[in-house]
Amino acid sequence: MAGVSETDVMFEESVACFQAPGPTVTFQHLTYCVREREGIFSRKWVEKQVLKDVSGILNPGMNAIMGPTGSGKTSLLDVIAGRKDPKGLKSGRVLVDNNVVTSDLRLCSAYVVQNDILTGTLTVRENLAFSANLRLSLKEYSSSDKEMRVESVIQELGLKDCADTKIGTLYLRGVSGGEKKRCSIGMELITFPSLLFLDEPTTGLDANTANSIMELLQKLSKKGKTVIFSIHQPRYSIFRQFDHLTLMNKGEIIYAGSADKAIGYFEDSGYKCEPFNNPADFFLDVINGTITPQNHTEKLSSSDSTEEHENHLSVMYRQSPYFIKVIDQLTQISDDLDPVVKTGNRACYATPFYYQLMLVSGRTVRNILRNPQTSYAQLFLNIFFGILVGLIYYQIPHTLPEALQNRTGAFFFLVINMVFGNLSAVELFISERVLFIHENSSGYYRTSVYFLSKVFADLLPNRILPVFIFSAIPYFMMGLKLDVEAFFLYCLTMSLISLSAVSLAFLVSASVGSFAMANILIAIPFVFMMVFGGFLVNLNSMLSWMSWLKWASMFRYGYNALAVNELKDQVFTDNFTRMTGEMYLDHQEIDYSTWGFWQNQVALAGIMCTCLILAYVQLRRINRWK
Ligand SMILES: Nc1ncnc2c1ncn2[C@@H]1O[C@H](COP(=O)(O)OP(=O)(O)OP(=O)(O)O)[C@@H](O)[C@H]1O
Repeated sequence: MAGVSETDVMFEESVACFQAPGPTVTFQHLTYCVREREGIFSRKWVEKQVLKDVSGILNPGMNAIMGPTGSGKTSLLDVIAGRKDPKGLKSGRVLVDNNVVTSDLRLCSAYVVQNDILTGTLTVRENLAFSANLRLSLKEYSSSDKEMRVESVIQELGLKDCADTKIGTLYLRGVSGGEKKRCSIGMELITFPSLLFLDEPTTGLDANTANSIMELLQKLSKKGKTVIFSIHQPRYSIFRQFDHLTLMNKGEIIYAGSADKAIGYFEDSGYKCEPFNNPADFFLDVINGTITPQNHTEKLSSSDSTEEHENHLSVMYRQSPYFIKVIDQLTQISDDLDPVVKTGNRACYATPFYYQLMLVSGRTVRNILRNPQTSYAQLFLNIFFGILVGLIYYQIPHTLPEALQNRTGAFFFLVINMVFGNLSAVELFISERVLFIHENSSGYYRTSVYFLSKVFADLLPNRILPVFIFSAIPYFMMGLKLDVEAFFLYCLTMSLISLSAVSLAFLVSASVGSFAMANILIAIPFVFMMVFGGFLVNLNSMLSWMSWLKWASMFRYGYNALAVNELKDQVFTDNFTRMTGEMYLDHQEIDYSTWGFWQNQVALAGIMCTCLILAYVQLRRINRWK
């Protein structure tokens, strides 16, 4: 082809993929319940029906689910998209092209959430590339194919001008709300899905931006996609783009059919839509009871309550030819279904473990480099405390009593700094919780990949490197043992204290969803461990039923290891007495044999491993259902 470059051909091919026809989604007799506690302190649970025996057929095109707040729009969308907890589904099933789908659909379907969930420190192009690299199979797509896909999505969504602008964070101004929404849609379109779910795609956008987003969706639907979305109260220019409308009220469908026939349906039943009234406003007025039926045999008497009126709307729909047609078609589909339930292919990840780990770790590192305040603060804190401890205990003499008092005091101070200096680690999984849940539920990567990427990208640069700086400064300022092996063992002990403290913080971070809870939960074990650390109270004189807590204290292991490492083989004197380090350790009942020293390191490593394993288990247990 003269004048047509290879890039143009690939772009055309990519765009052509948008044209894969969308499936027909059917749902039959869906009843969905959520459990709620009866009262704040009550142990009784009550079930609330959020969807009440709803059925429908959604074909390729623009399928809107509309209704007032709390009517069940999002719940219906989520149940169809497999995003709601399957335990709540009391009856009914969802079929995609006559295949029974399970909640696995969430791993392979495209779902654009209401609040855009993107990585703020990355640009639009980088976010799209992240989605492409993880969600397009390595076997089927080369790197250049993926780049082409990203470029084609950027063009298709009109994101060219802001492609290299960062999305933005709380502290960094980025792209506009409309561009963010486009990027969120692009993150899903990158896999060229034929079925696209969107939860209130226009919420929070101004009228023009909302319109342009809906035009974009309409463009996709015209290419054969099945676009299903919930929407609250669209203006007319948006409403007229709908092909199919499902109107919901209190968990029931009150109209499902062609969008342009909806007004006629209500007018036939006596509800009058004023000229120039926005249809979306009209429907909500009908539901609210603001507009009542006129000159009609079924007109409700003025004494009818709002509840009866709402019930009347759902009964009216169930008696209408629209509903009867839907039920007939669904019965036909059920009759044609293979009695052996053929579920869709079990969803699996598009890319292998190592590849996901490389990409997710890369993003974490990039995130840290572009948002380095926490790392700088951690480093500064370590240097500051290193110098402070060094100055307080500057050149500790070998004369008693200062020799022992200052050394043991310094060790306890060092351990406290190591443990409490890592409190910032509790934010790790909390700040990204929503992003992780969204990406993990959408099949970007495995939980283990996310966990390991955090371990590699946070533990090594933020927790181990600063520890070495922190450790070296006070060691030489305090004039501790001038011996390479002793210095190395001191650094190792400090690192293990830091790592076990961070691991406990990770565990708390993975277990709760709020900073306030995390701060409380981390403070309690740290304070307990400090009390049972062996410095503030003599552990042998404690009540026996409490003293077992010393075995769980990372302060005790750290303090003991530092004391043995420094005091063993040293002699301290005053004018009349001579005391060896071993005598002091004996007196404190600290085991200074070789195993006695190493058992502390093993215990610290054990605390670290246990906390990390439990943190991973907690991450897996995070509720992903909406
Ligand atoms: N997981 C849940 N736990 C408790 N209640 C729920 C849950 N999911 C839905 N509900 C309840 O079900 C009803 C319908 O909720 P849903 O979010 O589907 O409504 P909506 O029409 O999308 O509302 P909005 O327009 O305000 O988003 C509401 O009363 C809501 O409180």
